[in-house]
Amino acid sequence: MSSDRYHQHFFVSWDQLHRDVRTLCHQMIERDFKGIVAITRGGLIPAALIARELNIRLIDTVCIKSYDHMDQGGLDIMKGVDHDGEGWLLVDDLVDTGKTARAVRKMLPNAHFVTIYAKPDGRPMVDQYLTEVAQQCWIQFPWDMGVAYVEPLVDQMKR
Ligand SMILES: O=P(O)(O)OC[C@H]1O[C@H](OP(=O)(O)OP(=O)(O)O)[C@H](O)[C@@H]1O
Ligand code: HPA
Ligand SMILES: [Mg+2]
Repeated sequence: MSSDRYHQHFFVSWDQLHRDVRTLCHQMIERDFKGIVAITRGGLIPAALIARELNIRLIDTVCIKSYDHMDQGGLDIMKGVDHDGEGWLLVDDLVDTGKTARAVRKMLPNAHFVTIYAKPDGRPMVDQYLTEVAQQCWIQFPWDMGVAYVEPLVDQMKR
């Protein structure tokens, strides 16, 4: 599927991401997990932050690729785990169409599945998320961006 379906961008700074992850952790503070399964690569960063907040030391991965930048392709599952997820926290950065989440749910049906951001089509696939983002928005994560010079408005107007 091509990137034509994304008409807007939703920019997430490192600071915003960190605050969002901490807010999600507040909602899970009473829970006791055996460990975290992070869905690579996007789930790795929230997983590390969650692990710090909830003092979880055991972290495993499901390695899976679906997108080439903004273009969705077939699912390439490179690594799974050898349990059904019972007692584990399953973490991804976001759920969009829900295709990735559906495949991982099949592998780990009993895990508690969280994402930081969720779009409407994929939202039913996760147990918990923090922020809903419109389906037509591409979420720009801080690890995909850099700091760049911006020309003053008056100079931009001259051109
Ligand atoms: O709900 P979906 O439409 O399946 O999209 C969501 C998935 O897409 C992205 O991963 P991607 O395949 O781009 O790999 P990455 O995590 O390595 O960036 C994102 O991190 C989710 O895992
Ligand atoms: O909106 C998105 N942002 C970043 N990666 C993604 N992978 C699927 N959807 C998205
Ligand atoms: Mg991913």
